[in-house]
Amino acid sequence: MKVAWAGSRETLELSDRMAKLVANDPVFEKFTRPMLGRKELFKNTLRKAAHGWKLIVDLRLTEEEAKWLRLYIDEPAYTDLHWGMFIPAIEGQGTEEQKKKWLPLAQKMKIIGCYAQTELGHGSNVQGLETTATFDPQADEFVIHSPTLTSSKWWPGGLGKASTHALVYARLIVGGEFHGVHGFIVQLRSLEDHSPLPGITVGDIGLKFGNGAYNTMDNGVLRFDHVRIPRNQMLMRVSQVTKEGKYMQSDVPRQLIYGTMVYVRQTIVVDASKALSRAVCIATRYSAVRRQFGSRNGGPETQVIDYKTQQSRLFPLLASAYAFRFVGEWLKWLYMDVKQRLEANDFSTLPEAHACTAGLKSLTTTATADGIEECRKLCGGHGYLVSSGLPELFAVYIPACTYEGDNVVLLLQVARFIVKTVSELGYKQPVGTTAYMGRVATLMQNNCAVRTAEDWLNPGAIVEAFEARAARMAVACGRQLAKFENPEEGFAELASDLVEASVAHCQLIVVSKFIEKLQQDIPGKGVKQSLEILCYVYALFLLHKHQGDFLAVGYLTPKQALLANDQLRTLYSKVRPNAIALVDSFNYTDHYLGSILGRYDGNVYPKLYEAAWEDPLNDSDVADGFHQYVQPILKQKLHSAKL
Ligand SMILES: CCCCCCC/C=C/C(=O)SCCNC(=O)CCNC(=O)[C@H](O)C(C)(C)COP(=O)(O)OP(=O)(O)OC[C@H]1O[C@@H](n2cnc3c(N)ncnc32)[C@H](O)[C@@H]1OP(=O)(O)O
Ligand SMILES: Cc1cc2nc3c(=O)[nH]c(=O)nc-3n(C[C@H](O)[C@H](O)[C@H](O)COP(=O)(O)OP(=O)(O)OC[C@H]3O[C@@H](n4cnc5c(N)ncnc54)[C@H](O)[C@@H]3O)c2cc1C
Repeated sequence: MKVAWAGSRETLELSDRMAKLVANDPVFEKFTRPMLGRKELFKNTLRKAAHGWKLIVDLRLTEEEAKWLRLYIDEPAYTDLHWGMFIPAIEGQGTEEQKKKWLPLAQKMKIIGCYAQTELGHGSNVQGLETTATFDPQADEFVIHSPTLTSSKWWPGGLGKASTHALVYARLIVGGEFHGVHGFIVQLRSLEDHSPLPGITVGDIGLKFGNGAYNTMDNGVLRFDHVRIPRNQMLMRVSQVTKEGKYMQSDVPRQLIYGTMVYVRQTIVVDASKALSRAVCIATRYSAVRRQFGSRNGGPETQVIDYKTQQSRLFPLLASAYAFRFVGEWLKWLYMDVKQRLEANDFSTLPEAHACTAGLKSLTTTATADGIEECRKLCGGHGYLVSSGLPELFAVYIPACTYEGDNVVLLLQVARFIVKTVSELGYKQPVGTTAYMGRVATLMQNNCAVRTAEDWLNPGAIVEAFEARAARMAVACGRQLAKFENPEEGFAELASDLVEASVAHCQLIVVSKFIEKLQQDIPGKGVKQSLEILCYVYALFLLHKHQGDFLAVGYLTPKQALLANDQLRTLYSKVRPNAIALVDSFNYTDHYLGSILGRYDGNVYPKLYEAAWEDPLNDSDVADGFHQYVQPILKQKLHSAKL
């Protein structure tokens, strides 16, 4: 199962080597992180990033090894944005000449870059950005300017203190005409002493949610006062500005300016499975350690993992971690395919890639954020201790529901794609993830054939149920929209229903990709069977949770919904014997997991007890401040008898 989770034996071995390298290096200690003040915390992050880079250089790590190393260091840092957004943006939107100039500098870390798109006044609405880039043909330069307070760049990670350069998104103005938002490479700080260059005001935006957590990142604010950059620092793969001041659009679609977001959203789906699996690993191991009630004749109490309520909350999350792992793998393939096509000027699959990355980013991050919090509750009181690892994991993870596109805004993008597909059904055969809509007549007509709980153990029955629900919800939205004279008004009015239809479509993708994974050759005794059980758990859990949808569209009867739930209970009993092995398969070191409750050896209570005494409050028996603030109250002589 470790191989199935990692994707291949090579990846397992490589990631294992990197995990151990980090775990055994004292520089990467992270348990004191939530206790540190901001300055100390940030300095410590800089130290870790520098040490990580030294290892990459000294050990001549490959790009793949370096990625795993950064993952296991497990601390948000400016390097995430440098490697994860700045470099990919130049790769995707730069011309060959620009790539040749900037990529070696960035890859050798001679410059440090961030991705400065969002502003104080606008994040979701990229077309609403206010920063301007005005072409000055006399000087052959762009003038980058922040005309209003709300045009201040606000949020970019790595901007606050670390970056020397930024990829700035600004409205292009050529000859007095606006040409929409484009990307510009702007140097922010001196390469000599790191001080801000003339015309640049830059700093950190302040503390964020949680202790430690995302506060290791210097999310920044940036203002420009007529800052000049050479013309060739506008990324010009999509459109160009000539020396003479002529704006030219190549045959590459404009949407490619948003390409970096498509790339990052895809990586976020893969990361969702990592974050959820960490939380699930902690909650599952601890649920096997923890005992409450049920002692018979003085014997041990019941392990809480044996309670059906615990199983019905925990096992769907375990199954979701696997489901997200496999849909992430598929999405990576889809992205690579689109990338190759784009390089060959084939843009036909870009809309589907956008819809899939946007929708799956939204679906998986929402489920993961909720899932981490559920895991905290599954660990009872001890889950609330920082030493459980869950509070910091939650605090670091939840902004994933917002960054790279607010999750609702992204589902509305999926809705646009679905509505368009439905409206074109008469004359255009849908392909890819919407191919099922080509069978809409059958899906509207056929009803579920399940008669017994056993009948639900059938991939065909499950896929058809999810297809019918998604198709019927999409068609219902299409019919409602048709009643509006103005389509945009209709879209705004029906937005909540459209978002629900998008969720149904995205859940169908995840379920289908899990089923497709099981059609592949999966070596290892019992591995495929265990994955089949998890796949059914994932699908039937969703069916149970959203049974309102399945019933409302008239595909299921209440009896069939009850049979699905009966089957789910049976499946939980099948997961139980392998639950610990299924989380051990994630192959996480205790360092990466960062949790006393999730320790591999299960030695929870002694270690919790030990850790309590390491808290600075326990440095002395009498706390600092006691004599000043508490003792006077204890000693005071009160005059009123009532008090
Ligand atoms: C490894 C890194 C670690 C992660 C750390 C996280 C760091 C975080 C970084 C960030 O957050 S960076 C900032 C991210 N910002 C966003 O995600 C903003 C979200 N907003 C948007 O993406 C867009 O503005 C919008 C919501 C898609 C709307 O854009 P716009 O108003 O211009 O478009 P529409 O009119 O709705 O659509 C026009 C047309 O374009 C298609 N489209 C939109 N986006 C894309 C895309 N990315 N790729 C391809 N196509 C796209 C859209 O579907 C429409 O198509 P048609 O319907 O006209 O066919
Ligand atoms: C930790 C973190 C790191 C970040 N890193 C970066 C970075 O490196 N670079 C960068 O450029 N940006 C970064 N961002 C910014 C991020 O991309 C934006 O915050 C995000 O895109 C959401 O935009 P917003 O803040 O404008 O939200 P808003 O759009 O203001 O959202 C507020 C509310 O309005 C709703 N809403 C908005 N529009 C609509 C609509 N059309 N229909 C219905 N509801 C709507 C949303 O659903 C939400 O509930 C980061 C943000 C965070 C939190």
